[in-house]
This record gives sequence, structure tokens and C-alpha cells, in this order.
Amino acid sequence: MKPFVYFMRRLYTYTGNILLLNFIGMVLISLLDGVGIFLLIPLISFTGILDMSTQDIPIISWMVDLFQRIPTSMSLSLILGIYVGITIVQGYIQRKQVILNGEIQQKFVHHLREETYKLLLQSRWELFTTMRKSDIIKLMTTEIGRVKSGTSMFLQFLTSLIFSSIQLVIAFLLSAKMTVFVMIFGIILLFFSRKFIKKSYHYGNESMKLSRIYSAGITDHFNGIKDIKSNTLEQTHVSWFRALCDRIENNSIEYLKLKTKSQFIYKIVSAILISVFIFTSITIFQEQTTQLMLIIVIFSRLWPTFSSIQANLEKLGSVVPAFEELLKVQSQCMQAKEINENDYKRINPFILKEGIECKNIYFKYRRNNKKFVLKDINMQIPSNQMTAIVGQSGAGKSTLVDLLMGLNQPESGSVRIDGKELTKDFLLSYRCSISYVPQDPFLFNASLRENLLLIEPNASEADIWEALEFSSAAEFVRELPSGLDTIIGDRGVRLSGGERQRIVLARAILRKPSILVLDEATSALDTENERKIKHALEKLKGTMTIIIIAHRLSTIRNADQVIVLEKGEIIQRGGYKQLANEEKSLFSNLLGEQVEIRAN
Ligand SMILES: Nc1ncnc2c1ncn2[C@@H]1O[C@H](COP(=O)(O)OP(=O)(O)OP(=O)(O)O)[C@@H](O)[C@H]1O
Repeated sequence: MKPFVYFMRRLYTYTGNILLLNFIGMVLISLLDGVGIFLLIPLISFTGILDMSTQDIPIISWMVDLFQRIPTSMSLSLILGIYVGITIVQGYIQRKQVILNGEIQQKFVHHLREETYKLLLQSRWELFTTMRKSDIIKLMTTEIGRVKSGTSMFLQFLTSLIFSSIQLVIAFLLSAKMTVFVMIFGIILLFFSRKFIKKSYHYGNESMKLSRIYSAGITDHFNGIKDIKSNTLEQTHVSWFRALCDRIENNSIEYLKLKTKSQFIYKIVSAILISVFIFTSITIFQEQTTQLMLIIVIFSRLWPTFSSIQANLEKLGSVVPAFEELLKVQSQCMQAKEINENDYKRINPFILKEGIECKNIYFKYRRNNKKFVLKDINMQIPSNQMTAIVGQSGAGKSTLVDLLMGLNQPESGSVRIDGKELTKDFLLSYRCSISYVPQDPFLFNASLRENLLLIEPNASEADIWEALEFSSAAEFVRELPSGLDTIIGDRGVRLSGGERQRIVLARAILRKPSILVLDEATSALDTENERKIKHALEKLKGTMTIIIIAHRLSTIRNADQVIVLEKGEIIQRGGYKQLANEEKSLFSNLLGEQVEIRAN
């Protein structure tokens, strides 16, 4: 129940008085319903079908007295008029309350979606290296959907609770003994339904886990569909999929069995209870006919509500895991928060003046890991110069660049920007001054123009073409059927690897950054295009700080400084030519290997 109470508190904080108004509406509807029942007695008296003595019934005796003072013809019309009036008012309030309920739910879910999305985006990069993307997608779609229906169920549950309480008070006024008797049965039944609620929670939890595996699997498989098809892995995947679908099917059927079992037991117990109730009313308590009839009317309306409370509790049990999951992710995001809402208002244009410095940096991905990925990193990246980072695969190049961009935080040591330690205070301003081109360039399924403007919405047509010329992409863009308005597919699938790299490079330049970071950004280019990019980078030198990771050492021939990493440590540094001349060093080895490969 804890997550529900938490969310209901949040619901109140967010909706405030609307929620109170909603509850008042619920109470009014239930009261009017009760008044309608009270009116039945004078009505039945008037029909003369039953000879009813109403002196002993509180409120009703007063009502009947009142009507008896008015001429019969008028009082009948008055009762019927009041009855119709009450029904109209009740119907009107009910409609308003249903709309209000819907608005509360929609607003709350909108708020939850936006809040979770923002929390995710404002979290440190580290969080995304531990969470699966498919889990995030699932949380933002299915689980939030379940939280929405859980909120609706909870509101329904409260409505039933208020309705039942008011009807119980009415029943209590009519016959205290009988009401206590029935309530004891009701409480016993709710006590036993605890077992069902617990089991529903278990099936809900299982269903969440299974559907998480399902979405993660589907995402992975269709991301890797080319591998699956080219390596004829279809059958293996179909078997995996079938086994998972079996588990999903079994879990759903078990849950259905549980639901129908509890409903079945509830029905039997209700039938026995009603029979015992009528029997005892007549033989033991000897209630009067009028009271007995009225109580039967009330309980015949009350039991379905009782039953819906019980069914709602079970359904709530099955959505609790979704609430828990949302809470868990939200609290993980809070812990990993690196940006606050107000930070966006304080972004000051930042131009790197002196340079970036790494001081005694140690870094590892998991706190409990013994092995450091980066060790004792001390280096200077002077502004407006080109610094290249090289080393074998897994040496820690990308990790170092992530630290330089403030995506990762060092375990000890510091990154200093123009002499000032990189802290949250100016992290956003600093990042706004960076353009980053990753190993695996990301493009949205939109037009080329939209992809380019994403980073610099105010760029003119001339700016766009200038950036495309720079990255040697202008020629192929001109030849596309719709030019800049060509839609490029999921992650830019309709472009070749080299074309994608050139577009992402153009996008990075469009922003006119103070710092340009290229992580293997030219790996998919042919020699001719690589030469053009090398030439363009040469022209950029002196206008911005360039940090470049390149396996292909020919790309960094013009670098002012080369940093060589091995197993997380800097083992060499200096100018390209200087390092190339250092015999038996890692750099000259790497260079030698590449020359050999080219010669072969
Ligand atoms: N998210 C992560 N979680 C745990 N370990 C990681 C993570 N990312 C990288 N590593 C590890 O850190 C080490 C350095 O990885 P990094 O990607 O920085 O190397 P790299 O030099 O850029 O390699 P490559 O040239 O192949 O891209 C590797 O041993 C890698 O397994």
C-alpha cells in the first residue's frame, strides 16, 4: 500500500482542491442515492400495496408525517417530483464527477510522464550505462499506463468506500443490530481476500518482469535483424520467443484463475450471508416488514459495491509493481541528478580561453570494481589547438573523452576548465560550448534539414550548406531525390555509414562550437573523404579546440599534441612527428602496423 499512499499524496499535491471537489461530489451522489431510498417508503405507503407502519423508523416517520399533513393528491405528486428532482441532480453531479475524475487522471498521468521524462534526461550519463533502454521505454509506455489505470482504480475504490459508508450509516439508522451483523461478515470476507490480493501482486510482478524481457528481446532482435538473417539465427530466436510467450500465457491464465476463484468464493459467501441474514431477521431479530424490506433494498445495492471494493483491491494488488517500478526509477534519477530545472535559465555562452586540464584522475565504472579504467591521468588540452588521443581498443579513450565532457565524474582528481574545477554550476554552459560526434552517429527518422536544425534551430540555408561543404557532404546531399528534405529513416538507415558520419560532422560544425570532440568520427570514410575532412579540420585549427580520437593515425597527422593511452594510463605524449620517431614505442608500433596493412 505504501507506493499507493505516496502517489495519492502526490495526486493531492498536484490536483489539490479538484481532488477535494471530486470527493465532495462522491459524497453528494451517495447521499442523494440514500435519500432516494428513503423516499421509497412513503411511496410504497401511498400505493397501498403494503400496509406499512413507519412510526418506529427515524427520519422516515418524520417524512411520512410531513406528507400526511398535505392533501393526498398533492403529496403523491410532491414525492414523485422530489424523486425525479433528486435523480436529475444526482445524474448531473455524477456526470460532472466522472468528467472531473477523468481530468484528474489525465492531468496526473501527464504530470507523471513529464516528470519522469525530465528526471531521466536530467540524470547523469552513468545511469544510462546501467539501465537498459528497453526498460526505460517500457516504463514510459506500459508501466505509466498501468499506473494510470491504478490511479483510476484507486479513485473508484474510494468512491465505493464512500458510497458503502454512507449506505451503511443509513442502514444503521434503520437497524443497528442487522447492520453490525452484516458488517462483521463483510470484514471477515475482506480479511480473507488478503490472500488473493497478495497473489495478485505476485502475478502482477511476474507479468511486469515477463513483459520487460519481451520488450528488451524484441528491441534487441530487430536492432540486430541483419545479423539474425545473415547468420540464419531465425529458428533460435523463434524458439526463444515461443518459450517466452508460453510463460506470458501461463501467468495470465493463472491470474485469471485466481480472479475467477475469488469472485466465485465471494458469490457463494454472499448468497449464504444473505440467506442467513434474511432468516435471522425474520426468526431471531423479528424485524418489522417495512424495516426488513428497506434493509434488503439497501443491502442489495450495498453488496455489489462491497464486491467491487474487494475486486478493486485485487486489481490494485496487480498494479502495485508498476507503481513500485516508477518510484524506483524516479528515486534512481533523483540520486543521479546532474541538472536542475533552473540551470537552463542560467546558461551563459562559454568560450574556452586557456584550456582543459586533467589532474590526477582515477576512474572506474562500478564503485565495487577493483580495476580502474583510467589511472593517474594528468594532461593539458590547450585551447584552439588539436589534441589527438590514441591507443589500442579498450585503452580508455572514449572514457577519457566522456570525463572531459563532464558526462562521467572522476573517482578522484579533477577536470579543470580554464583553471576552474568542472562542477554542476557551469556544467550546462560548458556542454553548450561542445559539439560531439560519436563513433556510432545518431540521426532521427526525419528529414536531413530537421536533423541539422535540431542542434542549431536558427541556422540559415547558407549556414547549412557551408557546414555540408565542410564535411564533404554537400555533393551527395544535392544528388538526393529531395535534397535537404529527404527523410533518412530510423537512425539514418537510408544513408551509408560514411554519409551518416559526414552529416553528423556537418551538424556538429553548424553550432560553431568552442570545443569539437570527434570520437572515431572518420572511421567509416573512404580515403578520399577522409583526406577532405582532414583538410577541413586543418582549416578549423586555431578557431576552436579540437579533441579527436582516431584509430586511423593518418587523420591526426596535423595534431598539435598526441596523447597515447595504454590500459588506462598515459604512456606517451608529444607532437605527431616526435612520437613517430620514438623507436619501440606503442605509437610507432601502431603506426608501423597501419603502414604494413596499407602496403599489403
Ligand atoms: N559502460 C561501461 N561499463 C563498464 N565498463 C565499461 C563501460 N564502457 C567501457 N567500459 C570498459 O572500460 C574500458 C575502456 O573502454 P573505452 O570504451 O573507454 O575504450 P576505448 O579505448 O575507447 O576503446 P575502443 O577504441 O574500442 O572504442 C574497457 O575495458 C571497457 O570494457
